[in-house]
Amino acid sequence: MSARIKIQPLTAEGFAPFGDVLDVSGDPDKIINQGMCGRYHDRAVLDFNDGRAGISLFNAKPRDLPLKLDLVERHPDGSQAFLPMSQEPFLVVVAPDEDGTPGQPIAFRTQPGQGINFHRGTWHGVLTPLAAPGLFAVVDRIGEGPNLQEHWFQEDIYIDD
Ligand SMILES: NC(=O)N[C@@H](O)C(=O)O
Ligand code: NI
Repeated sequence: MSARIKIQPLTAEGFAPFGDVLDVSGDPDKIINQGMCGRYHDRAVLDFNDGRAGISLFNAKPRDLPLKLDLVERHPDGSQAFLPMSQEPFLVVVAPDEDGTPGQPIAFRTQPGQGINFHRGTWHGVLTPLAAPGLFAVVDRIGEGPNLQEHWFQEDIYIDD
């Protein structure tokens, strides 16, 4: 059996069950720096359990569509944020949890400049740029233990426009 998942535009509402969308849509929460900067304050739910927050840089190879989705993963002990360091949209795949395994995956494409934060324990596809540079800052848990659960799909699942 194979399935095809159509990519949809990322929206805060659509992503809300899975995490936070980080962008500068709407008015800033405060104007700072002598009026030269809008601060969009405290826009993500970060959780690192017994670990600490870390910032890592990911230099990832862009992927072509259709993309075969081999696995999703989750981090039981921490949230994970993907913050692009370019204006290139990227692919975000999530899935609801169904008694410890992922349900039907959902695929989103970000708008230029948007980042995302997966809430702790959210099933997701790994970082997936769609164009170079695949350069991202990733904020996630640094701590003991693997903080990783993978689910490899038996069926063929393809993601496409
Ligand atoms: N493995 C790693 O650091 N990154 C993954 O968790 C990912 O979601 O890309
Ligand atoms: Ni991850």
